Amino acid sequence: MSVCEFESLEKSLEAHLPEAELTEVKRILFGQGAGKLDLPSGAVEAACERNFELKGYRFDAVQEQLRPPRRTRVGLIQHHIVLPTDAPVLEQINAMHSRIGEIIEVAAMCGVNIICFQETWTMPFAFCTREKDPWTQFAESAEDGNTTRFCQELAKKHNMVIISPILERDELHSTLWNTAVVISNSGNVLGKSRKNHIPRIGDFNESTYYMEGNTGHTVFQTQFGRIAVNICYGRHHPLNWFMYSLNGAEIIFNPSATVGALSEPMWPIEARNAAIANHCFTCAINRVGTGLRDCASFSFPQEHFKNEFTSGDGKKAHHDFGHFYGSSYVAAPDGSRTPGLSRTRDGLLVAEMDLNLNRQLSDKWSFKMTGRYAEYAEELANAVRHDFKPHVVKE
Ligand SMILES: NC(=O)NCCC(=O)O
Repeated sequence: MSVCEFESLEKSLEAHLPEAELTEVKRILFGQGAGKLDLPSGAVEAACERNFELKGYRFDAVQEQLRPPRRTRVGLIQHHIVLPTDAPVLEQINAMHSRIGEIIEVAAMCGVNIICFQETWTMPFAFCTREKDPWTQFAESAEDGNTTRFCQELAKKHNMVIISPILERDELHSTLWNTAVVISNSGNVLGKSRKNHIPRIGDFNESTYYMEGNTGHTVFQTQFGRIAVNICYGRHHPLNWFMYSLNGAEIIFNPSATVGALSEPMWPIEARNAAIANHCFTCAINRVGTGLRDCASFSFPQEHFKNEFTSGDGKKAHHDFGHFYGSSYVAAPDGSRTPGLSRTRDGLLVAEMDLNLNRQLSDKWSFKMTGRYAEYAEELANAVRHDFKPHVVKE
């Protein structure tokens, strides 16, 4: 079986484990928090017609005496590119808009309040090529670009907060960024969060295109909760999650683009651990698609690039990035998580969460009280100095 034929860990367990064992395995693997959320039959039918997976889960909290529940519904969308990578740029962007438009309609039927798309969702993940043209032509203004205007209409129409991660062009400063635009359910642009850790690994040659973001660890107050966006590679940095949490984030989204050979064993752990460590919800979203030749039977165009590129590892030049394995999921502060979406199909994951769970877990485990932040701050301030000497005692 090739990497792109294996649909999901969960499906495989369900197919092969006896019922009683499956329950135990799921309890240990996923925790007990995420129950099934019933979704309207119209939404289920539409998802089927439009050829994407639709899954619903809910995270409940204990009913408190002094606070009513604070339930909110988030939607995570993972998808393929729609046209081949050599189609005209505007056609590729417009095709992606149409695809998202039809998925978001279903999200609206499911009562989603906040939706997040995958990293640089309007384009192929072409940074592997190191070619500037035509890829930089996909860059748009975060404030009033084509894609932001498209999302503003959707946000108003569906009364939904939209997180739209794009390749941003800042005309004023002649710079490009990897940016998540946060659009309020009023349709106004609430702000933006720029990717603040740029990978230096494998074919992720993003440093050729843009720099580390300069928007700090902004948290956005929305009608449905305080949210933050930690884009892709930032998920490997526990302090990055922590800073968003210090600023009060209740849900941290992690729109990503990552491939199986590199990160798949880390994927289920990192965002989940961040939810536990920071007493908040986290939402990890990864694209699907591949340029691998043995997966060519897929019905969607794949992330295949006309010009060959090398990975700087002495191996043969190639035309593809590898397999983007989807598997988007939501994790809760009690360590539980939803199963992942498929590794191969477009999908919408809907998760209802009671945000009261964050404070309940904080009161239970007290990580924010037991963390020795003043000491860490002092030691860190020391450790980043050029004359720092590690404190190691030797015999
Ligand atoms: N998009 C991106 O930053 N990918 C880097 C690889 C990874 O973090 O898994």
